[in-house]
Amino acid sequence: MEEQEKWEEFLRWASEIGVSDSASLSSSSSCLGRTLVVAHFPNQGGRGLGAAREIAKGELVLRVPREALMTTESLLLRDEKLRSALGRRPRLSSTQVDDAIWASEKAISKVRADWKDMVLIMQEIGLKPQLRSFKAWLWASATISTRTLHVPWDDAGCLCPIGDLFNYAAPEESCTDNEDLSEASISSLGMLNSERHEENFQRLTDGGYEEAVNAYCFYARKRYKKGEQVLLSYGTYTNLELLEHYGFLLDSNPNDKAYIPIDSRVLSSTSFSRESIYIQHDGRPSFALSSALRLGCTPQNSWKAIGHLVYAGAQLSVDNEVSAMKWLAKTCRQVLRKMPTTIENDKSLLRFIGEMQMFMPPFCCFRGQTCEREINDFFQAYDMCDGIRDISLPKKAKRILERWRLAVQWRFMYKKMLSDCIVYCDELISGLSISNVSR
Ligand SMILES: C[S@@+](CC[C@H](N)C(=O)[O-])C[C@H]1O[C@@H](n2cnc3c(N)ncnc32)[C@H](O)[C@@H]1O
Repeated sequence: MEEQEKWEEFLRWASEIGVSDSASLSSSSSCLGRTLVVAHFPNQGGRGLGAAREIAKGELVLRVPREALMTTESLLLRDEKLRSALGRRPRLSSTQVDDAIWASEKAISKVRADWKDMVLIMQEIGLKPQLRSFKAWLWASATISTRTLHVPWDDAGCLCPIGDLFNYAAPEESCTDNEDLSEASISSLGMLNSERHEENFQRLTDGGYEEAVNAYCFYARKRYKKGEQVLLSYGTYTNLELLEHYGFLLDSNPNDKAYIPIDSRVLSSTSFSRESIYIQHDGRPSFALSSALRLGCTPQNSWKAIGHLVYAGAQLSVDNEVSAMKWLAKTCRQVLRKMPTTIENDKSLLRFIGEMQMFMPPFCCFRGQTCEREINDFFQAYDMCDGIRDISLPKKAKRILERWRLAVQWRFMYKKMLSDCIVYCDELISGLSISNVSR
């Protein structure tokens, strides 16, 4: 069957099962078209859902009934073989990232371990050998993990047809703009109830399962113009987490974090968790990092007496603030110095990879580039020493280059946060020094 036919059949099936982008139940052959349309957004996730008309903030844009969701429960109900094979082996764990190398190594070993755990089960349920391979497992597990939505009755979440076509936007820091729901939009969707609408803005995702209507409901977080992409927040993620779980990162991510080495004395000065001690996306230290540094820059015997001030976010003294900021800037400089490439190197490498993605020149053109060694290592690792010309699968080459671009972009953005932090600390130190002199 042709791609287009398959797609139309899928939309028909979704419509029949009750998936709808409109409050009025219709016998249409597609579940979309009244509020949302499938469209291509090259710079924001590729295939996604666009606004078919102007959409008001808070409007219900898609409803997917429970019967359409694919969960462990619904699968096991349908598949007796899978039920009995899984019944004997309950488990499969979740992950927590710490730093990029550790996170990627852990992700690789976890997916291998999961696959090994499942090989026997896959045999038992009679999957064909090609579907039991590690490659097939990688595809299946990535497809599931990039599309799973939370449901209250199953820790493993669910697959939500049509709902999984929304691309991601980070949750806004505050939703205080006053784009109100127009009366027209309220009456057009009928189902919207202001309580549910309010509830929805309290959480960090724009969709959720609603018991009252037995369906997964998605709401517009902001007003959309016709043709604009309707984006969904899957939750609060750093760029490293987005990369690990979804395979992309955002150029500007308000939830990004940079962790730097902190000595154990500073760490032990407060009861903040290690996860809360980081540099924010804009280069400012997190509340916990500032507090730990303020306390860490005082003698240990004073910690008890001044702890309450620090926990309240107060500055202790100009000298203390300057010491804390100097320590922070020094640490960021040390981390940056130890890295094999600079921000400038990464920037030019990114430009270069971008050019290669558009136009693939022969290998000799890479001579003399700032990151020639890295380029060379990359080409050797992927057996491309004679140039990309020799790769028989251009798709494979594109995929590899895209992964490389993402890795370089991630490390560039990490370094940028540290470098912005140095600027922030230096400005604060000079501001404090001036005010100290003029006093
Ligand atoms: C739930 S799917 C979204 C729909 C998907 N684009 C499709 O064609 O089916 C999640 C995947 O979409 C892509 N994606 C989502 N949001 C993105 C964004 N803002 N930028 C780049 N890629 C994005 C990533 O590949 C991610 O793993």
